[in-house]
Amino acid sequence: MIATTVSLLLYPALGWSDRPSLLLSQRSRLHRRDDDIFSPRRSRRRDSPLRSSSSSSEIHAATGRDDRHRHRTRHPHEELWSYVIENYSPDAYVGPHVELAIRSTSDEGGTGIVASCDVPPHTEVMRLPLGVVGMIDASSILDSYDEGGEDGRDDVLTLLKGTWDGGGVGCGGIDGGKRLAILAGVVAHLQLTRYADTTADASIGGGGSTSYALEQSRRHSLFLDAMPLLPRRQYDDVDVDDRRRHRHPFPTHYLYWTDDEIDNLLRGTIGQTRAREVRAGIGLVVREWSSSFLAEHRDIGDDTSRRTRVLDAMISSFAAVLSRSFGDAAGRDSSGKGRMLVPLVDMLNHDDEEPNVRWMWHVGGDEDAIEGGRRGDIVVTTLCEVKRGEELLKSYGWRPSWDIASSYGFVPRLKSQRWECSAIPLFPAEIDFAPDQITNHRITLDLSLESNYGPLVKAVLESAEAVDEVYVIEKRDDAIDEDETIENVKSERPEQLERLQLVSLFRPPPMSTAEEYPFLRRQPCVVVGTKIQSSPSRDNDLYHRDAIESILPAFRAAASAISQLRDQQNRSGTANTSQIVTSQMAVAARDSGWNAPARRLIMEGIIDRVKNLVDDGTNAKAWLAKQNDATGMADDSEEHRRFRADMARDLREAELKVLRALEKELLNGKM
Ligand SMILES: C[S@@+](CC[C@H](N)C(=O)[O-])C[C@H]1O[C@@H](n2cnc3c(N)ncnc32)[C@H](O)[C@@H]1O
Repeated sequence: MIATTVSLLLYPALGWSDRPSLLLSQRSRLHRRDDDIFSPRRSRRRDSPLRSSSSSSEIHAATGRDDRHRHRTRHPHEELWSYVIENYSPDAYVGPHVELAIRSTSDEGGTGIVASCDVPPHTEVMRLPLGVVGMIDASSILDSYDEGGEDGRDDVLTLLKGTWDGGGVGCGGIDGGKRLAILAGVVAHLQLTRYADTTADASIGGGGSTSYALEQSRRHSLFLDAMPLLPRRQYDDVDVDDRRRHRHPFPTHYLYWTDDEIDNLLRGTIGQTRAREVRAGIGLVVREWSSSFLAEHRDIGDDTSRRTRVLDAMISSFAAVLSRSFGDAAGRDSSGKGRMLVPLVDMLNHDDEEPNVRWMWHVGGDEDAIEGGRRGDIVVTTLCEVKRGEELLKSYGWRPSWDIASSYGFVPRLKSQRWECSAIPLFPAEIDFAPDQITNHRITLDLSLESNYGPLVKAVLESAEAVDEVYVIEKRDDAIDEDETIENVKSERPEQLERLQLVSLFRPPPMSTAEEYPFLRRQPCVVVGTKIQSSPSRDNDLYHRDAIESILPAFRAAASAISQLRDQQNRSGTANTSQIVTSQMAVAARDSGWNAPARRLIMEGIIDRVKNLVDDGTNAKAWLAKQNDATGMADDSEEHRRFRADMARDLREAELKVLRALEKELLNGKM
């Protein structure tokens, strides 16, 4: 996962910056709060959770034409929640134990689901049949689209269907990424169609969409309204000040940060690398698809507003799909890597440390049931007792903070202890071959130049992987002699950390070469993960030791490469990375005799990273203060920028905790 260098200004000069507060505090601090636009009411009567239904086969029929211009007085989440309960019972079940906690986007965590009474462990609190509740997935919508149908050709659906059926899309060529992009494209199209539909009698126009998209957008209207999507009518309806405040329904997502914020607030963190990757990848797709979207939605305003609306729709759909869609592991599309959006269950917030619910996908019957089109149910069950008033929290799956942030736009708060990641440079930015000599000749090698580090990184990865394979075989043969405690630690380690991974951090060039090559460099780093803790009293030494053990082979190989470079320099006066003997690196990677220089490299890397993270954090603060002092910035923008700065600070802190824990372990182990 080497980072891409492309940086993309997604929303040039729009200064989009507002963001909900990020961290869930105590679970008990959950209240319904008045939103600026909607006045939420109770979502349902407690004594009767499932209002009697009309027909479960009508999907959101109540949101047809007559409903389009109705000014909703309830929050869209509440509207959707009540609708599902009232109309899809008894097929859909939402237990009497749970209710919706509506919180505005600026409240902590946004909307969530809370227990309305004490709920025992292993209680099924929700069962949502996918075929009934109005889920959105790309295959259902694209498979039923008939290009040659009476309603005429739909440019966007034709494009997406072609891509779905095997055409290319510039989102990294990864199957999963492609499917995610297509779902985002479908959602953007439905939202634009819905927008044109709801504004059809206003001066803005409307009706530019084919009736298939229109039918689908009406069918899913409540769900679309409940997602953080743009454009939307209610944002247009409120006055200008309010609009500025509300126009970004998901402002903390990296897609809404400005380039300046990415550069200044995130500098030095893996979060910055990830943010650039996400923005660049999505930017390419948006660019590739926008002409079809503009052609299809030609009636939603003049040239300028149409472009803004199309861009808004595409970006907000990506943010929504990244943060709310589920993997369709059992696969209603051919290779089982689809994504789906499922109402209600997507209101569950995340807790990786102590989730109290989980969701499962139940098909019932046998595998053939899926082939035969059975969609199955999503079932949410409590994992432990959930006390009245507590929020139901599921784990979105283990991912380090910088990765969670890139999909979900928040950084989880560290409550007790959890697995977290940082990155340690494989090589120093610059090798000084003769630190004590005074000479006119150049005796440094810039290892942050790709031409220099490229061959080394490849050899390091291969060497470390070969060691991993040997370890697996030895472990199998010698399982009984293994240290039990370390084994437990290993078995707990998230599987993502099982293989060596690299990220490239963006760094300024070393001083000695900055004049010659003044551009930002990518410094290859090994991702390292361990348990971090909120209180200093808890000891996780074993995890830290294991984290160092797991990356040692890579650093032994790197130490061998550096030693070869030094030898070359001593022998011939020049050092060239292309002359490094990779077989020597592979041998070193397995040899504990290389532990001392490898540990030294790790230590140097940690010290370097800690210093940079701290310095960059100080600079970020100063930058923020300067921005806030600048005149002309609206209060809300200032506040939202501060929220983003908080998010960047949390990312930095998570990395620093990992690095400091490992530094301590190295010192305890006397290097
Ligand atoms: C699947 S949605 C959950 C429902 C969401 N809260 C809402 O208001 O619609 C995921 C989003 O909820 C928010 N979220 C979830 N868990 C959170 C947490 N532990 N802290 C802060 N925000 C959280 C993030 O904005 C995330 O992208």
